[in-house]
Amino acid sequence: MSLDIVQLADGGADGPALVRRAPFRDGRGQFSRLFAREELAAEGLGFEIVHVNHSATIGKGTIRGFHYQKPPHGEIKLVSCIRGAVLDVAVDIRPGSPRRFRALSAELSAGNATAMLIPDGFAHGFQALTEEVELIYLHSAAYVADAADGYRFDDPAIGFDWPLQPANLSERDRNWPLTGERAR
Ligand SMILES: Cc1cn([C@H]2C[C@H](O)[C@@H](COP(=O)(O)OP(=O)(O)O[C@H]3O[C@H](C)C(=O)[C@H](O)[C@H]3O)O2)c(=O)[nH]c1=O
Repeated sequence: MSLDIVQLADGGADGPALVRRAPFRDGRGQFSRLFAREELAAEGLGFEIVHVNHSATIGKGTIRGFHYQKPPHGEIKLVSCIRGAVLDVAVDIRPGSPRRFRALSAELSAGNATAMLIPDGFAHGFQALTEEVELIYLHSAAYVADAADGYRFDDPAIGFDWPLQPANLSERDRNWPLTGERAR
């Protein structure tokens, strides 16, 4: 059982990657590996898991994000969808990056057994494509509430075109300052 790891095109060698699981299926159902540090390390993407989170979202069209933790609490995230389907999005927010504010996206679903690895320096968000979705997050750093920050889902500098009408955003996610309102 191994993971198929592919960098997202146009994301650069240090950009997001898709991690496809190879579920073992038999008459009882299926078994799949969510994480293999040595296999990710072989691709230069290995990390130590510090926190594991689970989020359950109701409402097709719901958007969570874009979130990241400010330095020095930046983190790598491996996001897996275990129920329903989401459009998962990683936004390059690295100062000086030639791809700054470029958003890369991929559909993650329980059916396609695909996770997205979001490197430090990228903000993360997703939109629910089904009425109910559940995600598992593997984080390389601990959650630090004071370091939590975000970009607005409709920030013109990012200009991401969500596939569904944005819905059900938290008060915080509706009110992140726009890029133009921030100190560079
Ligand atoms: C991430 C996190 C959150 N929390 C608390 C903070 C809030 O009181 C509550 C919900 O947090 P938040 O509103 O940030 O949850 P989401 O909007 O689903 O954000 C998550 O989804 C987006 C798309 C992400 O990429 C983030 O990693 C993650 O924060 O859990 C914790 O106690 N520990 C944690 O590690």
